[in-house]
Amino acid sequence: MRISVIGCGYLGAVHAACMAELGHEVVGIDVDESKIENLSAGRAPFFEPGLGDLLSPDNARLRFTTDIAAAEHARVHFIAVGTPQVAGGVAADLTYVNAAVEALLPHIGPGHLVVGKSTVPVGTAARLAELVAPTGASLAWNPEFLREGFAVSDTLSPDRLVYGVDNRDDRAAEVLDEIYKRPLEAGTPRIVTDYATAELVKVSANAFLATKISFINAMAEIAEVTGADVTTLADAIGYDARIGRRFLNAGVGFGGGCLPKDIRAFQARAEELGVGHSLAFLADVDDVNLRRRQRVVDLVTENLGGDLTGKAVTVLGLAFKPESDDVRDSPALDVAQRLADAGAIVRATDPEAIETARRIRPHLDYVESIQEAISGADAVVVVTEWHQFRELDPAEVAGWARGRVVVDGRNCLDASDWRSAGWTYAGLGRP
Ligand SMILES: NC(=O)C1=CN([C@@H]2O[C@H](COP(=O)(O)OP(=O)(O)OC[C@H]3O[C@@H](n4cnc5c(N)ncnc54)[C@H](O)[C@@H]3O)[C@@H](O)[C@H]2O)C=CC1
Ligand SMILES: O=C(O)[C@H]1O[C@H](OP(=O)(O)OP(=O)(O)OC[C@H]2O[C@@H](n3ccc(=O)[nH]c3=O)[C@H](O)[C@@H]2O)[C@H](O)[C@@H](O)[C@@H]1O
Repeated sequence: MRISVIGCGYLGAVHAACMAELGHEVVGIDVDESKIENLSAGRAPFFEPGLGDLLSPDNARLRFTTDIAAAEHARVHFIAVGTPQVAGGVAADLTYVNAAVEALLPHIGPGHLVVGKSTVPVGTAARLAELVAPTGASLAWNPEFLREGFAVSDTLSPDRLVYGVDNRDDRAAEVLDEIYKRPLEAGTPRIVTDYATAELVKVSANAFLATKISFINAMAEIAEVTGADVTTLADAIGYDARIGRRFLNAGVGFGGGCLPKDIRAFQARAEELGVGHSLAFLADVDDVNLRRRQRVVDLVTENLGGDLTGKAVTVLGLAFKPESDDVRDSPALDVAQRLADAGAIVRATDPEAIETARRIRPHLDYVESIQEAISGADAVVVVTEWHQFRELDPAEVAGWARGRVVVDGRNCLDASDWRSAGWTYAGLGRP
């Protein structure tokens, strides 16, 4: 199948590379010249395990360009551009999706299929289908559920495939089946439904995941005033198959380019539809999440005598999660900034995210080496659970730092090991 992928960011670059890996002839298109230059040279423009292995300038099935006219040679066109929050608001900004589809219109015709992958407010697909219809092409919505850090394997072996199609269009599902032949043959469940359901599956899945995390973080708040241990609580409730242990890791909370903005855009869309009350709880989900960031700062402050002014604090982690260089709405970077705002002398490190962090917070002090970051610190704060931080030897780290305070914002360290090595250990929702 000849495919174009419009938008080559965290989602689109991976999707393009994986579609070529599935045997299709793919052109990735983006307006960002430097991204296209990197991808064309076989270099991943961001850190994503396994992506580099799929990119090669010699791969005849995969090329990248800034020229939207290159889409003419394809028959299926995936829309994978960003849908961030509108400036100064919470709704999804559809400028990029609209611009991508408008730009595509002169290059498509009968027999072409436009496939939306971006996360959009319910109702967007039906509106875009009307825009596409005069060209003779049709439109489907095929939301994406990949996780950063596992994006390649999630794309090649997804948990499920969802196609939102126009019920008068028999062909769209067949075309998508051909594209996803390999995962379908491997047994991936596939749901064919209408546009609205497909759009809602995506945002409700992210809303559910965010709710699960904020639920356990709310339990952490209760644990903090009762002396209970939220990690034990999570293990215990997680054994109930109806609840499940995954996504019950209490800590500094969720961030990234999706969960936070998606729950806000979903609430904004529900308001527009006159059913804002149905999603009112998501405001609490957001609030619990943001409170946990300040809780980390408060724990550092309490353990350093109540005042951060002039205290040297090492922040371990900048990315919103391990195995990613993504710092969009990163709790880790937010904590670093809050500590600096409170007067601490902050030094931060991350195995992959220093460059991306520097772009949005250039004034913070970043160092590459963990030892250098910790050297002379009064307190160490872990806010992204990279294995490099989880595996630190507390006795060795004690030789680098000045103080003996460690705040575990991800509950990822062995508290007893750190305490045995002389540290004052503070986790979230743990005694
Ligand atoms: N990052 C992720 O893990 C996932 C993202 N999504 C959704 O996918 C969409 C894209 O997200 P990301 O890839 O993270 O964003 P991103 O910001 O990394 O990438 C978006 C890309 O679109 C490009 N672009 C913007 N306007 C364009 C146009 N008119 N023509 C061509 N390219 C254009 C930008 O230059 C950028 O490279 C969002 O709706 C997001 O919610 C869905 C599932 C997973
Ligand atoms: O729409 C999207 O873009 C994607 O958003 C999330 O994927 P992602 O943002 O890559 O990362 P997650 O693994 O979901 O983690 C999100 C945040 O929640 C935090 N988290 C996760 C799990 C947990 O138990 N506790 C917790 O605080 C992580 O540290 C991270 O900051 C979803 O998991 C994907 O299915 C979805 O496709």
